[in-house]
Amino acid sequence: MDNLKLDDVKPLLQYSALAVVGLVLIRNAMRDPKDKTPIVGSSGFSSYWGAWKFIFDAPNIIQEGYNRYPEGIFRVARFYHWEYIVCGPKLVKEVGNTPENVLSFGAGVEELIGFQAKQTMGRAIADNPYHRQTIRTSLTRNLHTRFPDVRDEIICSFNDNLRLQGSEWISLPVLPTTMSIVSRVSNRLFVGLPLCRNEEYLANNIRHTTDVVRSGTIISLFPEFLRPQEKSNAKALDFLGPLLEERLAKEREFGPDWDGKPNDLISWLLELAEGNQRTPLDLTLRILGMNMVAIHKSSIAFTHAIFDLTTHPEHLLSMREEAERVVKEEGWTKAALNSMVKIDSFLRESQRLNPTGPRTCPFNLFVRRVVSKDGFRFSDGTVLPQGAFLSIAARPAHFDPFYIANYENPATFDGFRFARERAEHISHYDPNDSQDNFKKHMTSVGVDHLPFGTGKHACPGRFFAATVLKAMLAHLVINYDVKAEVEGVRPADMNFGRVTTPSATGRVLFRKRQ
Ligand code: HEM
Repeated sequence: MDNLKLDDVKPLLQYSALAVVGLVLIRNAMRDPKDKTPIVGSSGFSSYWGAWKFIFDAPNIIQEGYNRYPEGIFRVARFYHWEYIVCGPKLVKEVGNTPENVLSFGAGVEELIGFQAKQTMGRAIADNPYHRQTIRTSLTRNLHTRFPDVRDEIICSFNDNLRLQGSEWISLPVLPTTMSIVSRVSNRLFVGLPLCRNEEYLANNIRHTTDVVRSGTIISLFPEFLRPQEKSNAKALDFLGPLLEERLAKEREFGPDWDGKPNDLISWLLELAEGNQRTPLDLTLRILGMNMVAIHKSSIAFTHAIFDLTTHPEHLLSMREEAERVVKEEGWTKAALNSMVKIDSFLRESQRLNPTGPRTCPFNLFVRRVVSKDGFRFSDGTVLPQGAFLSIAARPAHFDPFYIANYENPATFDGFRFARERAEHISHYDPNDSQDNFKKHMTSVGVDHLPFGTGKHACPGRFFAATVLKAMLAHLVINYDVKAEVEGVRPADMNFGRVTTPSATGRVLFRKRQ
């Protein structure tokens, strides 16, 4: 019995001893007297305290640094390294435009949030993420053709999730409801009917995503050698395996262009997959990966939009009027969404004030790791050594009246500010100038608007996300009334380290439109 107890605690003692040695070594390595980059928060030994504070107060710490160095670089202590925060349009552009072999997006994401791609998805998939190409190519190209399915799934999933009767108001938690709808709509394009409506399959995708986000955040508190291994989610194979077997068999029997081949993610993947990639397991992990990048942030963005709508309800009737008019004139098409300028503006403004990307997104943070052996030199002379982590102060930039010179009252939610700017632009539009395009659509990226990142890694899924979110918002305002549980009160965001999400339990009231 005594022996058993000793055996029980042995691994814990070994881990603790290793942790202490690791922390001492890492701390020593962190003391680099040559590094003159200013520190915000605590330094020296008390930087442990700074790293701890960062977990609960990152937005304020970054804002403080931004106020002091609005066009420079500062660093904050994390438990095992410094993180360099880049501010100002000039330097942000340099980060966005620098190639992967110098400032690596992949290495930054993998390490900083503890998302060990090789453990979660398998090394083969992390090394050759060809499935991501399908976002830029097939998925985006097929948005027009597949729009009727997007629309159909939006109608059905709103009905099934809201379950409204008569004129009754019901209170629903927004984030889980939104996640369920976005997940169904995305999977209608990924795997089609009936699997996209299978609740267990969808719940498994969502669970996988939230587990990875949660564990990624917690895992990053441990030094690398103590991090628990993420297990691949084998359950997804139970759902997808038979469907994938069937599709592979059809290709073997009738060739790649068989009659009746569905126009979905599975076909788009099979167009690119080679050798071992043409197995149910490999394909399943890629579909799971697509679910992770597609669902989480779109759901967060829509949740913020609903909270903004219920906090600023004066926007509802104008958007309803616009959506009804456009649908009457053009029908429910992808092209008709282009005419919904108020809805586009509202979503862009909601993202401006609640950027889910750069400081908050689970896998697609605007983070980089310096991988070139010579380090990276910014134009202001700051040199970051190989191995350094950096990210962008996006949220402060979105609020800065000097950075974004033409924002009036940048801290105020003004849902139609971009619709007004678009009308202004049209009134001065020069049809002979090919450069004279309006650059503030929901999907437009730039150093002044960072929710989808900017530069080489700007989000390739943003056209899909915008199509789904605009169609969902138009459907919501046409068919439902919505209001805050307590008038004027927006459920508070949650902060944990670099992850900020809208309240997971925040509710609003819905009823059928009266
Ligand atoms: C509102 C929803 C979304 C937001 C706010 C968002 C935001 C972002 C951001 C900030 C980045 C990183 C940019 C950088 O570091 O420079 C990113 C990258 C990425 N996003 Fe999104 N995203 C959204 C939806 C989607 C969807 C629906 C998909 C897939 C269908 C997707 C796929 C990706 C991929 C694959 C990358 C990595 C790009 C690369 O490796 O170069 N995203 N996203």
